[in-house]
Formats: sequence, structure tokens, C-alpha cells
Amino acid sequence: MTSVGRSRAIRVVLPLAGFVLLALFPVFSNNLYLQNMLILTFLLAIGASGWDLMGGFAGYISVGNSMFIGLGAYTTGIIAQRWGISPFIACFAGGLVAAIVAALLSLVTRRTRGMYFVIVTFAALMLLKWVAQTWTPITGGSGGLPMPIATWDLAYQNWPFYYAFLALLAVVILVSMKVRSSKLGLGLLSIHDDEDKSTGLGIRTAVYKMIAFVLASFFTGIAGGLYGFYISYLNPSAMFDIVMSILIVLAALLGGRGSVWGPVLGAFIIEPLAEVTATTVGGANSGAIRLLLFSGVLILVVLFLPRGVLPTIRGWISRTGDAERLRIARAFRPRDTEARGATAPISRAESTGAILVVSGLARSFGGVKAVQGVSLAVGEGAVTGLIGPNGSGKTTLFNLIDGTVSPDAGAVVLAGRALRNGDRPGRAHAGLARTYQLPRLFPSMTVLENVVLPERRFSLRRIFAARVTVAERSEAHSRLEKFGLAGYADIGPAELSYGQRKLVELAQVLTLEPRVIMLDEPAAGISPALSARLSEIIREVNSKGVSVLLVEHDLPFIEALCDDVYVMDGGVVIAHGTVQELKDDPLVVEAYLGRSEPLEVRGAASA
Ligand SMILES: Nc1ncnc2c1ncn2[C@@H]1O[C@H](COP(=O)(O)OP(=O)(O)OP(=O)(O)O)[C@@H](O)[C@H]1O
Repeated sequence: MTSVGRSRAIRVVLPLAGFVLLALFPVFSNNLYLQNMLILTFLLAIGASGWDLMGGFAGYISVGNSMFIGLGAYTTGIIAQRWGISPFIACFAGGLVAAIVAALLSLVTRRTRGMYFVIVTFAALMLLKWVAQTWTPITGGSGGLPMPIATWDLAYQNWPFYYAFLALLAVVILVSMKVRSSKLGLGLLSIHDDEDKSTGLGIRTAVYKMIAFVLASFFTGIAGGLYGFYISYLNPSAMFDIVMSILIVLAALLGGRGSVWGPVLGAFIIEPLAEVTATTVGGANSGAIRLLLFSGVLILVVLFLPRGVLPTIRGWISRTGDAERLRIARAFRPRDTEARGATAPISRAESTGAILVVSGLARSFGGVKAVQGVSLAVGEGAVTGLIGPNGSGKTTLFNLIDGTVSPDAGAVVLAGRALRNGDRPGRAHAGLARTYQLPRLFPSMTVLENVVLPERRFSLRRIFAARVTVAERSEAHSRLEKFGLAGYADIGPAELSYGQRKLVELAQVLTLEPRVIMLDEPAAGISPALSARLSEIIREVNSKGVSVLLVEHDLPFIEALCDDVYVMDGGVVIAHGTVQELKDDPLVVEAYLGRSEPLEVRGAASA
């Protein structure tokens, strides 16, 4: 058996064996203490696995996920008490209510990032606890809410609870696996790495985050309903418990966030510790002491084991594999990266009409007028240049065109359609793509996954499709091969040179099948050989009908590709024409070089 086959077998056999052992445990042992500990471990593992969908995959840290346990428990309790429905059935309504609250929170937080999400989830937990305490007619207030008493034969002990939790944990693990192996998981990873860039690649990040949060809360809510039934009496402090929220985060972080098994492993480590402290820390301040204790452990884990147990171990194992893959990739470095001679620029005459029209775009940052009423047009099938000295507003103009920054005034029209502000993925779907001055690839993915990630159009069905389909893999492979990067498909972008990363970013945006690509200084900081190769690639992409707006300081590079060039200075367009026309324009020469000598456009950089 190969090493890949062996590791795959281990990944299947180990969890199955663990599951069978856990399933058989109550049959062979009637130790109620251990059964109770395992039930609480399952609850924590379900909570931590759910938390990980947002916290681990997408990087959105919630410190209020125990609210879903509380919501599930109270919904189940109220339904069971009022309508006599079994809590084993009512708990699904608990999951639904938790999911609805998560959807509402997602809507509220859809424009917030980082710390704001932490604060909102904490505030929601406190608010719901207050509601449970004060809405006495429904929740029983601080006095609590009794759950129905379990009616099965005592000989079965806690079996129904035990197996219900174990089955739910198995479902949550399967869901987590499905998320990981689907486009949803890939999209969440892209949010984790660089959400801003992700939206520019057409990913509807707000929808991805909402689905992850709703999935997590649904299962945590069901678990909450079962838990409420198990402990038979609900009170607001125990159900909306901040210590439980901390334990959930701790289990996911300790085991390893962003992985299927990490949060489960973490729960099996943390729950026994929580049990020990629950029995040893007593007195009036026991809650506060446990909160301090676990918060302290959380800080230690973040400081000293930031990736968690499982990913750290996996990292040790795969380091040798990665080094080998990189060695093979380098051995197959393509021969055709030598510089090629300059070819004729792509003439304005070859293009017809304008595909991209920018009119009157303006944007200030405080007192800095970065872009002031800029208008320009990119002809259909043209490669249009945009040059200007540092700080003249080129990147800001790109940000305004692709929707990263909203304009104070002006409009962008693509293929005759005015683009809506505030809908960046929509601009990508309409056919607008861009690369960055400093390439921004997603470090948590392989090169191939980076190329496959962009979303041409949004559909819920696509979100649950395979992370990389067979067709996508072969399409990405052939593009990487054309770019001379075939051997690098399965390694991380961190292993690539700066220039190679620029090429991968270009390969990535081509997945959008764009009508216009905006390239921000593609040749900056790369070798002359790679620069020549890039020039060839741009030419080839353009020959397939893709229009290009090219920002570049390297004038020979610009001259080789385009004869239609805009010049910006101080946030405005000061000239427009062919490179030959511009190089004699005193205004351009003055702005660009700060002195009145003709611009040197041929020779130096292509030498
Ligand atoms: N987010 C921001 N906040 C404040 N000022 C900004 C911001 N973005 C850009 N600016 C300012 O706007 C002006 C134009 O910057 P911009 O980066 O667009 O120029 P550029 O032509 O792309 O320069 P370079 O060639 O060096 O990349 C500069 O004065 C810059 O400091």
C-alpha cells in the first residue's frame, strides 16, 4: 500500500474504530459517571465543530455560541411543556430557532469584521440570557423551567441521551467533512485569508458566512434541546453560560481549528478538565474562578499552540512531503521563461467601441483628493495603459473601478451596464477582474485551489459542489501549464517566487472568464525573463478577446503592449495618446520625471 493509501486508510479506520468503541461503551460499562462525562464531551464536540465552521474556516470568532445551546434548550422545553411533544422531537424546533437567530445575526453583522463579530456575539449571548431571565411567563424567569421527566425504564440508564448525542455528533462530523470538501469550505477559507480579495473574485462572502453560521447554530441548537432534556431543569445562567462559550472556543483552538477532527479532539481533552474543575472549584465564586481559569488556558493555547494539536502534528508529518513536491516542481521548471523580443503594440485600430467606460470618478481621503473626476475608456479588445508618477491615484482608480472603494462621485459602465456600488462580487460576475500590485494569493490553499476558487456566477447548488471538480482541475492544470507553473499546482503559494505569484494571480482571475482585466503593475519587481513571458501571456489573453487596463511604471513594457495610454498626475488625467505622442508631451514629461527631458521608452527594461 502506498503512503497516501495508508494515510487514507488510517483516516477512515481510526474514526470508525473510535465510533464503534464509543457506541459499545454503555453496553459494556454501566459507569454512570463516565457516561455523563462522555455525553458532555459529545455536547462540547458538537458545539466546537459548529463553532469551527465560522471561527476556524472563516476566521470569524464568536464568543457567544452557547446562546444556541440556550435557545435550543428553551425552545425544546417550552414546546415539550406546552404541547406535550417529546423533547427528542421538539429539539429540532430548537435547532430551527437557533438557526433563525444566527441568520438574523449574520444579517446584522454582514458588513462587520474582526472584533465587531466577537462583540456582537457576546452581546447577543448576554441579551438572550436577560430575555430568559425576565420573560417569566414563557421561560419561567430566574426560577427556571422544568423539562418533562424521562419515562423509559431505569435499566436503560442514560442510553437514549447517550446515543442521541453520539448520533448527532456523527452527523455534525459528516456535515463538517462535507463543508471541508465543498466550495463552501474553500470559500470560507478564502474569507479567512483575505475576505476583501475574495469578494473581488466573485465570492458572495456574506452568503457563505451566513450558511456556515446557520449550519453551526442549527446543530448546536438541537444539542441544546437534548442537553436541556438531559439535565431536566433549565435556568438562564446555566443555559446561556459564557463559560460554555469559552470551552467551545478552547476545544476548537486546542484541537486545531479549520479541521474536521481538531474540535472533536479538543472536546475530548477539555471536557474531562472541565469536569475536574466543576467538582474541585466550589463556593460562591466558582463560576468566576472557572471563567478566569479557562480564559487563561485559552490565552496560553493562542500563544503557545496557535495552530492547535492536530494541525501541528499534521504539519510535522507533511513537511517532508511538501519539500519533496517542491523539489519535483523545481526540477520540472519550464524552459520557455527566456526573454522574448518585443512585438508590436496592440493598436487602438484593432479595437472597436468601449467595453469599460469610467466617467467623472472622484474620491477623497480626508483632505487628500486621490482621484478627482477621472474619465477614461478601454476599447473592446484593447490593451489600454495607465501611467503616472507615484501617488498620482492609479491604484485608487482601480479600487474605484472594481468597487473596493466607493466613489464620492462618478460612474463605471461595463459593456453598456452601469455597475452598482457596494456589490463587488456582482462586478466580478459582470466580467471585471483585477490583479494587485503585490500579489494577494490565499496562503491556506494550494496553487491549484487558488486558481479554481473564483466564482463566475453565484448559485446555492455550486456552493455545495466538490471543492475542485474534475473539469476545474484539468482546466486549471492546463492554464498553469501554459504559464509554466504546472509542477507547482499542489504546493502552497508561499513556496513560489514573487514573479510566479504574480503569474498565478493572473491565472486565477482568468477563471472568472473576465471581459476586462485590470493589471496593477504586473511587471514590477520581476525578472526581465518573467516580464517578457508576462507580456506574451497578456498578449495571448488579449487575443482571446479580453480587454486590459494596464498600470505600469515600466514604459517599454507599456509601449510593447499598448498604444492607447492615459497619464495621471495629482488625481487627474493630464494626457491621453500613444506612447510616442506622450513622450514628447512636456506636461507628461514634467509630471513623470520632474524634469523636461523626453521619456526613455525603448531599450532599458527589455535588455
Ligand atoms: N486609504 C487611503 N487613505 C488615505 N489616503 C490614501 C488612501 N489610499 C490612497 N491614498 C492617497 O491617495 C493618493 C493616491 O494614491 P494611489 O495609491 O492611488 O497612487 P498610485 O498612483 O497608485 O501610486 P503608486 O504608483 O505608488 O502605487 C496618495 O496620496 C495616497 O497617499
